[in-house]
Amino acid sequence: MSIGSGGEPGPYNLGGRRGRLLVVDDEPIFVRLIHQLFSAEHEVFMATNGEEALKIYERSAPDLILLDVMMPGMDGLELCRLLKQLPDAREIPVIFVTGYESLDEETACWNAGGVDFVNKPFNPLTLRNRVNVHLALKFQADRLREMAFVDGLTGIANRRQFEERLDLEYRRSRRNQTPLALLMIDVDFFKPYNDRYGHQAGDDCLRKIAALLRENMSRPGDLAARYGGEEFAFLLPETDAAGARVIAERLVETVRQLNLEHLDSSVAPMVTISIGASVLNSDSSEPCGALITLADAQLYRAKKQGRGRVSCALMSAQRGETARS
Ligand SMILES: Nc1nc2c(ncn2[C@@H]2O[C@H](COP(=O)(O)OP(=O)(O)OP(=O)(O)O)[C@@H](O)[C@H]2O)c(=O)[nH]1
Repeated sequence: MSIGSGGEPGPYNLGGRRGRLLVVDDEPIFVRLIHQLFSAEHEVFMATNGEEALKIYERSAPDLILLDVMMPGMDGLELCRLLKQLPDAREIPVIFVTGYESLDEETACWNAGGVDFVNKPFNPLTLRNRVNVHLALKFQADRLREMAFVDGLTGIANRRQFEERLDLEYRRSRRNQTPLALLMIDVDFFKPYNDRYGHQAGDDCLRKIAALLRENMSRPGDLAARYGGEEFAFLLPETDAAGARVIAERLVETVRQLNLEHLDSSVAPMVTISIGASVLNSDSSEPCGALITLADAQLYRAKKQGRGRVSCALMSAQRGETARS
């Protein structure tokens, strides 16, 4: 077979990006063939049955799945249906490789959530082109999603992503009766910083603070986002008031340690931040918006008290704000 060197042009544009392919087939010959066909262009992960595929899926984060329909135990259709229920798997194209050409099987592939199928034996060039066309579409969708949900200046989540996640985490926390904390973070005296050091330096400062927030996202549910201008939000699921305060104090301290000169700040000779924290206790029935309103009020309080500090409030079942610190 001459196809598979990876250099031939095709009816697609991958923009130089390598894909991550998960290939699931119980026939070693087929798996080897696929590896040979794609390994120059893409990263190929292989599984020989459904259970193994589910495990490899978790750690390989594939861009496309090539799935044999006929396998002993869990067949490809069942595996596809299971995969489509996993978080984010809905966006991952599945191409079925089938042994038959019956109309019923074609229909079953579409119904299970496949985007395409090829029949065995297949023309390697056809398979390669089909895989790459679907990868190109997936990459385009990734880029659009990224543009819609990522802040262009800092590369962290934008406000839209933050709002979606806040809504999701709020509902999850009420369902599971767990606390939910929110930090609203504002750079102190940022207008004078821009005025003295210039807008480019201002942008750079925001990027550095965003990077630091990202480094401090220590749990899978944590989310640091640019809320707007020089204001950031940090969402902390399953975090109580004591935990939120510890994290907020640590952020205030680490921003100071960045030691970005700010000679027009009356707080310190370096860039500092103020943080308003709000925590919804597990038993509170306050609406989601109250978390933002309260964090904003606490941010205002931290500013009033001298900036470069944290102010924290907790909401619990007694309704409304019950404790401030
Ligand atoms: N460089 C840069 N500046 C921004 C950006 N977004 C907002 N700003 C600036 O951030 C400044 C915010 O200033 P203010 O809201 O007056 O607050 P402040 O000077 O930080 O004062 P306090 O918040 O009270 O400590 C404004 O000058 C905005 O122009 C951005 O993307 N890049």
